[in-house]
Amino acid sequence: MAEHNVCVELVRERQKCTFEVQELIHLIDGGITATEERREVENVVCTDPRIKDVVPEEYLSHKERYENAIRKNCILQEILKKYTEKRTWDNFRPSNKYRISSGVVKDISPFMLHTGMFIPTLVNQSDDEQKAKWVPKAMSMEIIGTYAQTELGHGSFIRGLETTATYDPNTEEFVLNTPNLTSYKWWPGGLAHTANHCIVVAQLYSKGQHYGVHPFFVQIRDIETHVPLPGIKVGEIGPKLGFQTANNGFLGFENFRIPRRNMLMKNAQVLKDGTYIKSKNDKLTYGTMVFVRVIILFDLAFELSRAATIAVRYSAVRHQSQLKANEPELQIIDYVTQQHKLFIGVSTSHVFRVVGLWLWNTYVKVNADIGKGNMDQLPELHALACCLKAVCSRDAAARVEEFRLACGGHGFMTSSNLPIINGIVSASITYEGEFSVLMLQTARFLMKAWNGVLARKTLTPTVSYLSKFSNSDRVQWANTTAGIISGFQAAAAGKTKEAYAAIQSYLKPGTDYEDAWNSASVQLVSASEAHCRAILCEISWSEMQRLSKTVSPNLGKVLLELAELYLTYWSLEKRGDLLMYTTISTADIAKLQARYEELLALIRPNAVGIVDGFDIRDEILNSTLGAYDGRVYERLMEEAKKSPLNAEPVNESFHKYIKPLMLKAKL
Ligand SMILES: CCCCC/C=C\C/C=C\C/C=C\C/C=C\C/C=C\CC/C=C/C(=O)SCCNC(=O)CCNC(=O)[C@H](O)C(C)(C)COP(=O)(O)OP(=O)(O)OC[C@H]1O[C@@H](n2cnc3c(N)ncnc32)[C@H](O)[C@@H]1OP(=O)(O)O
Ligand SMILES: Cc1cc2nc3c(=O)[nH]c(=O)nc-3n(C[C@H](O)[C@H](O)[C@H](O)COP(=O)(O)OP(=O)(O)OC[C@H]3O[C@@H](n4cnc5c(N)ncnc54)[C@H](O)[C@@H]3O)c2cc1C
Repeated sequence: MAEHNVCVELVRERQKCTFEVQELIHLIDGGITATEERREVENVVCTDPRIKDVVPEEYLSHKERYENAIRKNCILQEILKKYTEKRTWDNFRPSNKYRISSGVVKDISPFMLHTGMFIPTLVNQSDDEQKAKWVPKAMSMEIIGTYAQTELGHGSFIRGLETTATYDPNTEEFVLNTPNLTSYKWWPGGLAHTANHCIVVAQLYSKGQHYGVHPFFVQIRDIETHVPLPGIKVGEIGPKLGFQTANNGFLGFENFRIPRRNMLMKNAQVLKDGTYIKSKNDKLTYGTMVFVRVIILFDLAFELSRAATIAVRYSAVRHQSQLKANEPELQIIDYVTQQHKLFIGVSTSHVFRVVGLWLWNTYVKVNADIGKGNMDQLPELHALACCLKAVCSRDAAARVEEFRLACGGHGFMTSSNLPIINGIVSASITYEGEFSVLMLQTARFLMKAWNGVLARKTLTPTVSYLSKFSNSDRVQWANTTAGIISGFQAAAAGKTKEAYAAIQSYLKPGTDYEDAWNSASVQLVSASEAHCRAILCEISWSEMQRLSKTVSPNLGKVLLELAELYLTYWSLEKRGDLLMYTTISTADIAKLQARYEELLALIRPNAVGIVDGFDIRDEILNSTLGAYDGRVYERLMEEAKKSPLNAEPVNESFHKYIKPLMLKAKL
């Protein structure tokens, strides 16, 4: 980026920075080569003239917007394919594929589910023969797919799905049916007009027996004509809060037949005669959801880094109000309340990325063990993925909203891109497992762990801390990072214990456990959240400490400041919990508050440098407020001029409606 075009505020901010931004970029990417690879691909894609919109997406009709998204995403696929042929492309991480798609369309790609769920399901749930047949076609996009699980009537409760797959041994086929309105598939991305195949999750029946939900590989459209196959009813579900270009669809089946071998058979099988072979663990069918819950953390970290870059750069450029009479108006980033809105979001992006990598490594290890037939770690992985996906998506949405508010009126403009990012992140609280539903899954695990505590059993690693805090004494508080982490663990243990006790107290004679569980569920969610916060604090602190030792002292210091800010912010937010479960005093809280304000001041000079460290190109940022050069006002005006309403000085509605109204008023 040519420095001479950059506004004076950002030039000054960059001069103030105390660390090498390039070093931070390499750290985030995972090395110099990874940065180079990512930048090279981003450069090729973002400078392709076919990708640039003449009319901004938001002025297009719903239909045009989808068509434009498809056109541009096909160009992207073409470019990515050429790259894959040219080089092994090892360092272009899969999560970068999500990132690059933001440089192509502002909203979600209609191919997202193809990459994010269709291919992973084929890879993880097909047997070797099926994999060899389908995966190469899906990878090359000879076939395009999605993941069709949710129905009009059921999303959270998968066992309640109503689509049926009934095995017919005479023809060695499954017959798929949508028995009623509520059993229509509803929501899958790309299903409406993009995909010609999908994974359908349906209730399996064979020899008159019901075997629960299983995944099936189903072709829904003709490969040549793209016309829906006979027996398939497919369409789009309409506009939403966000995800406008995701092409979410509905799907119904009428006696639609597929070959027996189209059931994904890595885990469970149906033999030719209809004999059912059980999976080693029926929850393996839910494997793709676990995978996506894990990788969502990276996407959330990325979306937060986009919103942070926009809001921090804008806050450095924007001047408003005088702090002292007769002095120039302050850059809004110098108001401490503004720093309070901004820096926790910046820090949270780093926390999600490092905890995301830790979770990913755990996932890889557990998956490898599952491959060898060892399922022991699956419940713990499931409990971790559930609460981290739930809490991080909710936190990310809160932070993005705060970034939007931090940009005042201009943050409300679509051209700031904050509303679109807001829509994308808000959706993640619901999809791939709704917030409360996932929190209650983790709570199940916590209740079992508490049983283990009472029985003095050795607990699995992520809950082993519960044993340390099993007595009723309040835990000794220390105003250190180790003390804060211990305080969060004490709060999690205390809440787990109380939720457990609440279930017991509701379990009066004649009350079912499930009813007692429901009565105690607000406390159960609270215990899950506390457990998740303890994990986020512990893992992020240890990871950022480790990373800080691998970089220069100047950058290391900044990483530790960001990590400590996260811990301190949440200690203050959760001071009520800490007062209940530790010996923290009001004087300790005052010290925490003072340290928090100190951290804001320490981070302030590096704020622009830190968001520059996310290295997000303007085309991927898509924001009038956040571009590298800080020409905020020029961009806002340039974008406003693109409004089709500005193409003519007088809109015809004046003559048609306003003028007659005015004339009538005169009479
Ligand atoms: C650096 C690497 C990066 C890699 C990146 C790769 C590629 C990236 C490229 C691009 C990125 C693109 C995409 C990815 C990103 C984002 C995705 C974007 C859009 C997503 C679109 C959305 C899709 C969807 O929403 S799909 C539908 C999702 N639906 C759900 O999540 C439904 C939620 N409901 C459930 O999961 C279940 O019904 C339930 C709530 C868990 C209950 O299940 P049920 O069978 O009723 O179980 P219970 O009786 O309650 O419990 C029984 C028992 O089982 C245990 N259990 C439950 N689930 C699991 C599981 N999954 N695994 C293990 N165990 C499980 C449960 O705890 C209980 O155990 P217990 O009895 O011992 O207590
Ligand atoms: C943008 C977007 C994209 C999506 N993409 C896909 C896709 O590609 N493929 C796909 O298959 N699906 C997709 N979905 C569907 C998504 O997975 C479901 O919407 C989600 O799992 C929630 O299910 P639901 O809509 O049935 O909500 P519900 O389960 O009806 O939830 C409604 C309310 O009931 C509460 N509730 C439900 N069950 C319980 C319980 N047991 N205990 C306590 N409270 C409960 C919830 O907490 C919530 O407050 C998508 C959804 C969205 C929004």
